[in-house]
Amino acid sequence: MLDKLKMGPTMLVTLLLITMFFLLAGRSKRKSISKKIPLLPSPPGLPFIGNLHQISSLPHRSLFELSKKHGPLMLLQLGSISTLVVSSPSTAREIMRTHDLVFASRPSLKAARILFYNNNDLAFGPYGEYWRQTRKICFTNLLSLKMIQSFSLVRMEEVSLMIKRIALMASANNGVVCVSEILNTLTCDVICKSVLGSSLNEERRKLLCELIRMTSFFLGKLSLEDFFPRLWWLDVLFGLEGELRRHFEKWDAFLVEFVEDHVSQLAKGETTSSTYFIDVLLQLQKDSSMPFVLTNEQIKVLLLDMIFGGTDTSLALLDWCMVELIRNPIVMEKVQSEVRGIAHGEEKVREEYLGKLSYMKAVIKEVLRLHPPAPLLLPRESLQDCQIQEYNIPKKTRVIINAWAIGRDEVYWKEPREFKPERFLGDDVDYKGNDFHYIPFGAGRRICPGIQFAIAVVELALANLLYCFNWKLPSDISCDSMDMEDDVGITNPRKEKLYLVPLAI
Ligand code: HEM
Repeated sequence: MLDKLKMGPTMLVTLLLITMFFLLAGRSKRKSISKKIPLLPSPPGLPFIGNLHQISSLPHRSLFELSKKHGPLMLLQLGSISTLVVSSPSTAREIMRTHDLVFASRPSLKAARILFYNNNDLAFGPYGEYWRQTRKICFTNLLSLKMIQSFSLVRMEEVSLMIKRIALMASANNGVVCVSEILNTLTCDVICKSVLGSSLNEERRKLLCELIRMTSFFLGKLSLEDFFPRLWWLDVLFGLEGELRRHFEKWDAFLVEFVEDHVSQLAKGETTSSTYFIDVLLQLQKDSSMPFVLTNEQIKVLLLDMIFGGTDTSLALLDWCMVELIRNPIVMEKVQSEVRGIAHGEEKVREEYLGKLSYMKAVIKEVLRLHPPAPLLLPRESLQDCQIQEYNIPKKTRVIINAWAIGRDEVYWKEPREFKPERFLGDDVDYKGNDFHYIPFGAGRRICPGIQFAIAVVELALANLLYCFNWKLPSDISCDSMDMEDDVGITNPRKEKLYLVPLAI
């Protein structure tokens, strides 16, 4: 994954030495590449490393700057890998609609391969029959509307606990709460209950949060093999491979415990209905009408996809919502009066009210535009040669779609840097992959299957945060001093944690 190209000094020196050694080879390689794709705009690069040095630790930002100079369809040479960077709605449409099938695969990247059981999962797995079958399971059995509705009580319980936690934390900390931490606990607990069927105790939750944070880190970390496949052995030498394997062992131990527990519950007949994802998958394992038998490993990796895909992203979205609202008091006032008007007299905002909260929905959409939780979506790879506009794109070209840049495209968005939820009122633009100037969940065959699940959690949590409390910044923090930089990693939560003072109403 390209998201976080942080090079340590050892790695940098090694790269420079190898640069010298491979200088000629690098040159001839570039020539042959440029023969294959003669016309694509491409920033000039250095021998051997190509354009790698032009990518910062926040790649969506540096790619956006490069695209302003070189256009919305540019070819970067990242080490020995040709990478197509897509930065406009029309080019995104070419990739994810016109040529959706050609670009439906994912490259095999080191961290994903080790952590996701040899890419045996839905998110990082290559396009093919196995991916189609698991995607079908995901849509039909795990993330269907019926399943999402069945978790309504889980969401309500966890949101109520969150409100209690806020009050407790505030009274223990001179009125200040770490909103980021509260939201982390909420997203973790809702996902774990729905996926694994149980809440985690404090210690296990801490372990899971650490596993998720480190997975995002590793997926964004520079692996030499990803850009210089022949230098795979340097990842072993520098210890990255060992770190990844140890991290994988931790995930596996975490998941195996739940799987074994639920297998024995099923054997004893203690689990009668398919309530949680884990039980659904274990029951499918015994279903003779399935086109293939799900192995325990495949069950673990699908659980991992759901847990990892659902937590960090929803957390980033909720956290950015609160950040933007505190910085925009007029919007905060408007959205609070909408929520309070609709749920007036109730103890909490219940799910049946959410449909009426059109301004709050516009706030969430605006946050997804400015701060898409996965700013570069997930990388894709072409399955065959293809022509985009007048350019030939060879088979196995890696593709990065910059959703963060697309949400700032001046042709489609008036005053794109401004936070203006009103732009979505009375506008039927949605995030379901039909509007290519707005793709926070991706589009086409690989679009996120968890949209409904995520939105259900985010809307209920935000509505209740705004209904139950008024919010202000602690006295030592001002709006202007808030750092709006996003964190490095495959997802982009805000770098700094958000601390606020909740005032009960
Ligand atoms: C705000 C929350 C979320 C955001 C912004 C988000 C965003 C994304 C994006 C951008 C992709 C890649 C799409 C592409 O390549 O075109 C993706 C894929 C995926 N997401 Fe989400 N996601 C969210 C929540 C969830 C949830 C709750 C789940 C599951 C419980 C989930 C599971 C997945 C999976 C399994 C994939 C891989 C799909 C595939 O490659 O076929 N996501 N998501």
